[in-house]
Amino acid sequence: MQKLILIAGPSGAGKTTVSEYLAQKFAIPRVLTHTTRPIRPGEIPNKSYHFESEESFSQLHFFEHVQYGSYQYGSSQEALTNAWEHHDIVSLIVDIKGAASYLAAIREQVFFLYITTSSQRILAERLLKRGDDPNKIKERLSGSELNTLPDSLKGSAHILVNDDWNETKNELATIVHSLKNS
Ligand SMILES: Nc1ncnc2c1ncn2[C@@H]1O[C@H](COP(=O)(O)OP(=O)(O)OP(=O)(O)O)[C@@H](O)[C@H]1O
Ligand SMILES: Nc1nc2c(ncn2[C@@H]2O[C@H](COP(=O)(O)O)[C@@H](O)[C@H]2O)c(=O)[nH]1
Repeated sequence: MQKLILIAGPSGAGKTTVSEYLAQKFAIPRVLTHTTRPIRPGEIPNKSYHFESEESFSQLHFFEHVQYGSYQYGSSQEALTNAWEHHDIVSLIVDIKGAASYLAAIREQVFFLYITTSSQRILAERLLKRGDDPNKIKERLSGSELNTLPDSLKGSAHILVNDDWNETKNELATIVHSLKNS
């Protein structure tokens, strides 16, 4: 059965880092989503996201979409189906609302990987080091933007505490091995 590793978690927890590692080490590509937010230093159009204008975003058909501040994000069923034509296991980064939508629709195909750290201080330090604007960091690490795992999704999630990258790599190897053999 084709599988989707659905990755969610707070900003700075390492979702992008993990998805890039899955692609590079295990040939598990990430299904790209669309956003209207500005490109960050180091990001590459059509590799990090499909970057859209408000107008181009409004013309797309999404399986689910959300708004963060004044920016939109959305993912399509079509992109997932296309990715599954070439790879049995793929990954997708979404927020908690997006994760709930995918779990409701295709739960049996989803491995829900909730990535976090042992403290918010670690998140803030990583985002500062990444060069994020300190005011934006405050927004990202508060309220619904923090992407806390709600009780209703705790039973569906594999929680990965990404404090130590070597431990994370070992845990990912175990997860991928079990997905390939299930
Ligand atoms: N285990 C780790 N130890 C130290 N630094 C890490 C670790 N994992 C990721 N990082 C670093 O933390 C920063 C944030 O990681 P990343 O961009 O992957 O987070 P994210 O969850 O995708 O964040 P966002 O949702 O804001 O895009 C990056 O600079 C990354 O290199
Ligand atoms: N529900 C969805 N959430 C998405 C999608 N693409 C990204 N995201 C999530 O948005 C926030 C902010 O992302 P950032 O790149 O600006 O830091 C983060 O939680 C992502 O996981 C999507 O298509 N649908």
